[in-house]
Order: sequence, then structure tokens, then C-alpha cells
Amino acid sequence: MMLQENQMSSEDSLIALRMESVVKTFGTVRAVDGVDIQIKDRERVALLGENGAGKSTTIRIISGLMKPDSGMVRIYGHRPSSIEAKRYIGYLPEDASPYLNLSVRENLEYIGTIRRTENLQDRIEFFLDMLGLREMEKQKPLTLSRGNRQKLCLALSIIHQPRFAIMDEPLNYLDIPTQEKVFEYFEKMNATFLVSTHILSIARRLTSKVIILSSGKKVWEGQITELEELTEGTKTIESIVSELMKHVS
Ligand SMILES: Nc1ncnc2c1ncn2[C@@H]1O[C@H](COP(=O)(O)OP(=O)(O)OP(=O)(O)O)[C@@H](O)[C@H]1O
Repeated sequence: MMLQENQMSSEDSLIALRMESVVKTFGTVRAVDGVDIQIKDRERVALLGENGAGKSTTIRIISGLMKPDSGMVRIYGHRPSSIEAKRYIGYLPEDASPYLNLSVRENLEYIGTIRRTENLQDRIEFFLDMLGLREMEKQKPLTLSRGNRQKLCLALSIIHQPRFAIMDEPLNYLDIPTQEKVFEYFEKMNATFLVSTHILSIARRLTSKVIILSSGKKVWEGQITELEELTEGTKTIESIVSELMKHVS
């Protein structure tokens, strides 16, 4: 049976991300060098790698912000740049910025409306309270502290209850009490997660699986419990991950 672009086969509904042989070069740099990634629906995956390993480029390609030179990417069976894929995705870039000419509340209202958010007003009130932004709701983003701006960007990326949250360093700049609230909220979200981070404690709390990139290649993939076993009770998980990052095939 032929499926229309806006329909999903039962197999597609079980696979959030299918990425095959993806290559992206910048001049002579192979930022992403033949990467295959498959993420199941509701799976929570951390993307790890040294500076320049290709994490942000990979995430930008998956989110539909950047086209690969070659290879195939599908989000629940759809091309990342399609309207269908965009409905699934909640993307928080590393250098996220809200609309600078809109207030905190106006940003939430605008993005929430564009993303066709159900119960938008309730969602706005919820995030203003949860993230401690209520006192600042009339302020423009440039008058906020870096951390409060990050809180707003985080809320904007998940206001529409995305089925697939793709996040580059989501807890950057957040104070510890807010980090705890965000951890709790993410735990309750019924969503697939792909999170790029340098902080292993964040990967361990937010995800159950790890993919390690090095020089644009996938060099390791496995459960966090497997990483913990590799420590043999003597090494730190950070030292194990550092070793794995050096293994370029
Ligand atoms: N727009 C661009 N133009 C040229 N080179 C780029 C561009 N974006 C990324 N690169 C290069 O591609 C490689 C991968 O960069 P990327 O930002 O994906 O790495 P990363 O793993 O996210 O690094 P970090 O942990 O430092 O954020 C690097 O060598 C980087 O210099």
C-alpha cells in the first residue's frame, strides 16, 4: 500500500530517527562522516563527543536546519525539513535565542501559537511558574540574565509537547533548583529524547543510551549500564568515555 507523505506506517511510528550514511563537510573538514543512528520511539539517547566531534552538526541535520551532503534522515518516516517532521520535533539549539523584540510571555504565546499548542494559555502559566519566569513575563529577552534566557528558550522548545525532543546542552546556565525541576519535568514527558551534552551526570539522569562521536564518526553506542560495567568498579565513567572518544576507526 502506498502511503502519503503525511501518513505514518506502523513501522515508522516505532522509529523516531532513522539516519543512514550521513555526510556533511565544511571545506576539507568532514564534520559528519558517514554516521548511522537509529532511535526508537520514546528512547532517550545522549550524544557525546569531544569539542568539534560533530554533535551540533548532527543535531542540526536531524532537526532539519542543515542539509547533509549525502545520506538519509527520517523523523518518524518523514524528511526533517517537512511540516510533518517539524510537528514532532522540539529543538533546543546550543545557541538558542528567543525573539528579542517580544516579551517573555509574548514569545511563549507566539511560538505556542505557531506550533499549534493545545491548551496554550495553561501551558504558558505552567512554564512561567515552573521556571520562575513570572516576575519577568513582561521583560524583553535582552534584559534577562543568561540563565533566565535559557529557561525561556527551553520552554519555547517544548511548549507544544513535542514527541521528539532534540536538545543541545539543555541545562546550560540553569541554576541547580531549576535543573532539578527540569529533570523532573523531562522524566514525565512522554517523548523521545536526543540530548547532546558534555556533562555525564546529565546524560545519566536524562537518558539510558549513549552514542559517542569522534571526528565525525560514530565510535561507540550502547546502554549507560554497559558504560558503568566498563568501569569495573575502579575507573570513573568519565575516564571510560574519554578512552572511547579516542577510538577512531
Ligand atoms: N558552519 C560551519 N562552517 C565551517 N565549519 C564548521 C561549521 N560548523 C561546524 N564546523 C566544523 O565542523 C566540525 C564539527 O563541529 P560541531 O560544531 O558539529 O562539533 P561539536 O561536537 O558540536 O563541538 P562542541 O562540543 O565544541 O560544541 C568542527 O571541526 C567545526 O569547526
